[in-house]
Amino acid sequence: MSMPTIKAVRAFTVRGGGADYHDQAGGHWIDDHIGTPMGKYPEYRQSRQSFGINVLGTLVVEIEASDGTVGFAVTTAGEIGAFIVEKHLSRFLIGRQVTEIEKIWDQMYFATQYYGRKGVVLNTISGVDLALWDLLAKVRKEPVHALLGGPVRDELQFYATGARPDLAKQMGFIGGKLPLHHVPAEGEEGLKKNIELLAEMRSRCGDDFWLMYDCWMSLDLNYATKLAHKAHEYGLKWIEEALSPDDYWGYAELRKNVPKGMLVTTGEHEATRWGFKLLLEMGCCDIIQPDVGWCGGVTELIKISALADAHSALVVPHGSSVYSYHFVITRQNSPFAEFLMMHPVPDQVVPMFTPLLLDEPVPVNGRMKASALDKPGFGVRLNPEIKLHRPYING
Ligand SMILES: C[C@H](O)[C@H](O)[C@@H](O)[C@@H](O)C(=O)O
Ligand SMILES: [Mg+2]
Repeated sequence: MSMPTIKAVRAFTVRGGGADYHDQAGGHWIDDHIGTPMGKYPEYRQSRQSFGINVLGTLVVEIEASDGTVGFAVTTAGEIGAFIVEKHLSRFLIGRQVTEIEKIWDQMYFATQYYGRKGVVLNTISGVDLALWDLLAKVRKEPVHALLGGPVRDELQFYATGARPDLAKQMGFIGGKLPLHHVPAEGEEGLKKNIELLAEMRSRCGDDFWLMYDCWMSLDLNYATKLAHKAHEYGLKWIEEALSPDDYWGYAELRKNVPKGMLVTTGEHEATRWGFKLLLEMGCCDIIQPDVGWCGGVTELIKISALADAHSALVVPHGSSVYSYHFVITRQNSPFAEFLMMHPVPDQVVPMFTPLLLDEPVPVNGRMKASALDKPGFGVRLNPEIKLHRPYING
């Protein structure tokens, strides 16, 4: 069967939610005094948007094949990503067969290695890679998970990330991950408030519900160690992304410091097999959390996941909607998934990349049947109501 070739590549940007889910209107729980590395500056504590967490915006990558099939994907990369796609990466796509995913990935990565390797360049490569998997699966009229070996279980189970784990428990999720609100610069008073919040949520959720803290790179080793030991009393299941992603040495120490039974997790701001090789071989964490829209896409996540499996580490991708669901359902070492509560008050389930995608599946009672992922490709469509902006044209 001769496969179609790639006829066109288009990159668009969108503001307001979507893949850049931090890009929300005011009053959203996800921008309410959450601890970050910028928290050492009081003026940047109340809102992460104040220091620019949402400056990039969403990148939409569309790839059209010679038979008219269009694959697309969305990620966090905005205009920078659109420039890289149109002015650099498109040359590795136009005219290629839709099956040449591995070779295209290799050329995109090594052609940008001199200015990329991580961050927005890898987000952009991930977006192109996800669009290629969407396109190939649509040409083959299969869901992406079928191209990855197929489901290993009948349904996904989710923990929820948001400000109200008590509501997440009522909605059937298996656990609740809280954002940490106070950083070392807020002293003992801040540490006390961090523990008080955990204690309050433990009393509301009871003893059997998973509670985790997401520290979003905001702590130092000593503070993270103290937080872990105080939080142990309230059954904290894991401490997430406590340190800078570059501090592999600190994570290796933290993993030795935390109380027995508490897990150390990280990885959402790490990229490529080489970055995760460092995390795994230096014993930095028990669970790696790559974001498939940021780590290099499905093509790279396959390699990262196999490496983790060889280290007996779990891979629980950072929430990235259908892009992680299609992967997690096919891997034994990915026993559950993350769902980010994107409603401003986390008291109801809405699609994670709302309002950008149509047909985006959501957990029901904290679970999602594999059959909810059976449409061709990643099974989602762009919302025609959302205006796309194309800042650059390739060729
Ligand atoms: C809730 C966290 O502060 C981040 O906003 C979230 O994107 C990420 O760290 C996560 O693990 O979901
Ligand atoms: Mg996180």
